[in-house]
Amino acid sequence: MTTPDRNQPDDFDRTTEPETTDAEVVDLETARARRAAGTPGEAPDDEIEDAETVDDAPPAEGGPVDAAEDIPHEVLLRQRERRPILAEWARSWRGIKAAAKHQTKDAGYVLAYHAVRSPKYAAKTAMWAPLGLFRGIGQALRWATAEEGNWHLRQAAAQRGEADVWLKLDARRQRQTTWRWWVIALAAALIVTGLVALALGPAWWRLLAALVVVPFLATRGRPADKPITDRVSEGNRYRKLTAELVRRALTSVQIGAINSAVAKDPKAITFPVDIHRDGPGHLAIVDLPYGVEASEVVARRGRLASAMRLPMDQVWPETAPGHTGRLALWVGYEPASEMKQPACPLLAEAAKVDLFKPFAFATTPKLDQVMAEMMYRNWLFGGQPGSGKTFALRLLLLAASLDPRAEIRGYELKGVGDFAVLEPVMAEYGNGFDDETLARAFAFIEWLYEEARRRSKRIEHYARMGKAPENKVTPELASLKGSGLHPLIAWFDELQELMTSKFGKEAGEILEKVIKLGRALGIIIIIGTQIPDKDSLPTGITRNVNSRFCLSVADQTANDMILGTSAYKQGLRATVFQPVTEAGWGVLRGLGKPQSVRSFYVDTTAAGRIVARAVALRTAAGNVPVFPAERDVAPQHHVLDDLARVWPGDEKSAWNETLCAGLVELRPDAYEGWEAAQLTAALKPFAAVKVVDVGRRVEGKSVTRRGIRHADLLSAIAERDRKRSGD
Ligand SMILES: Nc1ncnc2c1ncn2[C@@H]1O[C@H](COP(=O)(O)OP(=O)(O)OP(=O)(O)O)[C@@H](O)[C@H]1O
Repeated sequence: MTTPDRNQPDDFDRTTEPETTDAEVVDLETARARRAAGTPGEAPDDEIEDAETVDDAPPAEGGPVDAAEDIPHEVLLRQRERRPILAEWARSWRGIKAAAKHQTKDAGYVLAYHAVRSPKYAAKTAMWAPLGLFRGIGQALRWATAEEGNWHLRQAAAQRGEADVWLKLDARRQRQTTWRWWVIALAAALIVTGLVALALGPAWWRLLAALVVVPFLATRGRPADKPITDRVSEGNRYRKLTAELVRRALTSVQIGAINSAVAKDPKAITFPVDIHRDGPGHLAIVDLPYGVEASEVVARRGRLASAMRLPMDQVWPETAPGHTGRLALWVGYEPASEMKQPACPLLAEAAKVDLFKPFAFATTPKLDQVMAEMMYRNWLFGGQPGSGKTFALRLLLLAASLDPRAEIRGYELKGVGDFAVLEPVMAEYGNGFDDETLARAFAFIEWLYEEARRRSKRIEHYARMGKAPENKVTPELASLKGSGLHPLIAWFDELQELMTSKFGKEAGEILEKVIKLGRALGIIIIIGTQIPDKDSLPTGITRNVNSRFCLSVADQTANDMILGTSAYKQGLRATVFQPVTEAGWGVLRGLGKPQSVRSFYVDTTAAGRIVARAVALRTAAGNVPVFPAERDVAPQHHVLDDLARVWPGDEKSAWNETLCAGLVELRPDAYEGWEAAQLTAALKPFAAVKVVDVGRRVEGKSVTRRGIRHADLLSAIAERDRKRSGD
């Protein structure tokens, strides 16, 4: 053997190379004694192991890796889940009511079902009852003769020629038959007495007896495969959740890891808590096989429903707290689409909202109320057309309208007027996707930024006075008249219209700043969008929103854009909802545990009623927003609006002269005889509009005249609107 040169560096791991040592003489007795003593820390001497020394006793099982005592007592106490004294369904009014309602509904249904078929049942009963009577008499007589069983035994004894056995059997039969005939006689006597009593008694006795006896006889007389009553259900509308059903469903969702784990160990799916009633349905908490995440099952809601033979909106898998492999599978008594959502609490006559406190916003599949909050929050609503995002967003505004302190301003950039019903309580409202509305929406965002700056100064002032201990708006400051720190709700529906317009980039940047700054200052930004890609909704905005409601979306990208990165992977999947049929359903994130909820449905008529109450509350508080005059009195007009109306096409600036011609054409009675100078004078009060020199090429020559810029005009309109609304 050549010895490697130790001075040469190399990668060879010398520790594994067996060293050549001189042979050592081992005293076997000593070595065995040493091993038996099991000196701790001493490695077994492998080299000296031979057939004699190998211990072939079965290996002893190791003790528990983590002795339970290693875990602190208080942690153990916290982990010990005590079973509730009362069943889940009996622990809340909601549960009791749901159980009672379910049972009553079922009973009512069964009753009605059979009532309709009662003539058929009566005919069947009349047919089978006489047969039952004869069959009954025959059975009684056969019983009295005590031949059943005995006859065959006697025959067998006769065939074997065992006369004494035959005689014994017959003697036994005779003994039995004697007392049985007595019983029959007694029963016959009782029946005759009964019949006489019935014949002599009042008619209702006979009726009652017939009602009891005839159906009884009919059941004795009917063939085994022909029941008198029809089956009420086919049994696949509601399946009581059983461990077997859950196991079968989970092994049918095509998750390889579940199937292979169950193939190896049928108990790989376990239930840490018994399956129990929970609201109008049953809840199974399931521990999936090792390594399978509950979110993988949540994503296969459709397959799960198919495996259970139930409509999809009856099956609600969710990730459960504890660990990632724990699934909470709730199966309703009926599909959510057939469960009547309770009326929105905001519709109640006395409903009032304090924006500093939670208010009812949605319901879970179990019809539990889910509360939402607005202060110190920004909201993002996303979903494809028909998912119900406009309605959900409007619901927040309706809630805000019931807090008279709240100032509501916003833009609906779709232009259909879904929010027009809120106009009486809004200080600013724009509707449309034309350039003018987009420009106003942009100017509004700029104003919001300024407002945030103003508010931060005010907060600083109040903080110095000790009135803003956390340097943010408090309920007291919000209520303090003149503090300028009341809740300001700024909303934008279909924001993608603005973000993809020429104002988009700048608007996105400013809005991001407002979102970051505004939370503590009482500025609440609410955004609704249909296309949540990064051009339509800058990531800077999505990142800074803390409350999200993702309604039906088409794909994972849209889902994660609204609910946040990895939401889809974590099992928060709004892709499972169908637009239109499941309108209003979505995943709510940011308010406690993320969950699937359905926003309360308030149609436009009902919304009108809420707004009327909001107006009354605001009138009492002296806080009704002041509206631009033209909204109150239709025929009134304003020179700024008229200028916007007659503005020549896409021109960035226009001569006064041209504009005057347009004005005269629009309203001859009001503008007849106007010249450039008159327009300049009329525009004086509006600081934002500056009359400047505007150059034009006319017939090849450059001509300069007095005129105004379009951008200035739009800013002046926005500024005026805000002033009018009493800001
Ligand atoms: N919570 C709800 N419960 C039941 N139905 C609802 C709910 N919300 C909305 N809907 C129904 O869904 C329809 C569509 O709602 P909505 O207009 O809010 O959708 P959208 O997502 O804004 O669609 P689009 O982008 O086309 O406007 C509504 O007309 C309404 O009938």
